[in-house]
Amino acid sequence: MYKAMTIAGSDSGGGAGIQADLKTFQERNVFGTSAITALTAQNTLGVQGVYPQSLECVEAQVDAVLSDIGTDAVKTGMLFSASLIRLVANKLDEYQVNNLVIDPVMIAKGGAPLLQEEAVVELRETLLPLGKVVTPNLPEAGKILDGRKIETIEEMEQAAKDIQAMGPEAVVIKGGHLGSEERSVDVLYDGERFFHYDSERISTKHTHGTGCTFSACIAAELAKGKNIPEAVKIAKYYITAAIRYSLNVGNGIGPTNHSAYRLHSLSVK
Ligand SMILES: Nc1ncnc2c1ncn2[C@@H]1O[C@H](COP(=O)(O)OP(=O)(O)O)[C@@H](O)[C@H]1O
Ligand SMILES: Cc1ncc(COP(=O)(O)OP(=O)(O)O)c(N)n1
Repeated sequence: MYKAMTIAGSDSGGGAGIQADLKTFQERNVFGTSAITALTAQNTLGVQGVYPQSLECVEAQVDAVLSDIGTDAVKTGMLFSASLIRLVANKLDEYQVNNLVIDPVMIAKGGAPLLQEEAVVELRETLLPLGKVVTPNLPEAGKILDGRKIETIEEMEQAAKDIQAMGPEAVVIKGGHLGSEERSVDVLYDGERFFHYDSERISTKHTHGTGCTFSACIAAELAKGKNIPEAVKIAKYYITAAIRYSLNVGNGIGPTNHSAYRLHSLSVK
């Protein structure tokens, strides 16, 4: 059984964070483990509270998992502070994790900050160079690039290239926040080539946890031995199905449907 670990925040509402990651790992047939960096009191209406865990607590979780079970890939999500980022980077280095997917989570859809402003420098300088794949959305890529505006596919390509130059092997800029009414395009740069992953833009408000689910799927596929362009291709199909059949639970922005790909017998074309 291949294994994947998520180091991220808990979403009590079940649509994003650790919960989305573990559901995705299960659906992609890898054994999922976790280390929780912060608890959030969260639902479809937004984030009501953020409770970061101590360095000691996060370190103990990572050590417990990696010293015994091990892993074929790690995905990081909400890391909240510069000190947690430093700790996680040290641990990934200590356990020589190769397949690291970094989702540089900064702000929840409702606007709640999930990363302290001053931690962006630590993210850029300490964590990004360790990544196999980094998956920023447009605002996150803009922040990593010191406030740059990214509004076109050409600007996404340049941003992917500039972030890749900071050290990770590859960068996928996610296009969920792009202005287009019709298509949702993600751009991968692997240091040599650009790949575009294009899907229809699904008209739904229930998109809570899209970024977490997408990056967790990439980690699961890398764990199984897929190369980066293949892993991103599968993740794009998986998230598109999850959004197409997203769930109207709660009174706000509902979660994606992690079982959609399997329940509707979809496959990668
Ligand atoms: N309405 C939509 N229709 C189809 N795909 C979407 C839609 N919204 C987001 N996506 C896809 O979901 C994935 C996550 O993107 P995005 O929503 O930008 O991330 P985040 O949740 O980090 O903001 C990407 O593959 C993106 O193209
Ligand atoms: C605990 C936690 N982690 C990450 C997020 C952000 O998830 P994302 O997939 O970007 O989804 P939205 O918040 O944009 O819906 C989160 N909300 N909570």
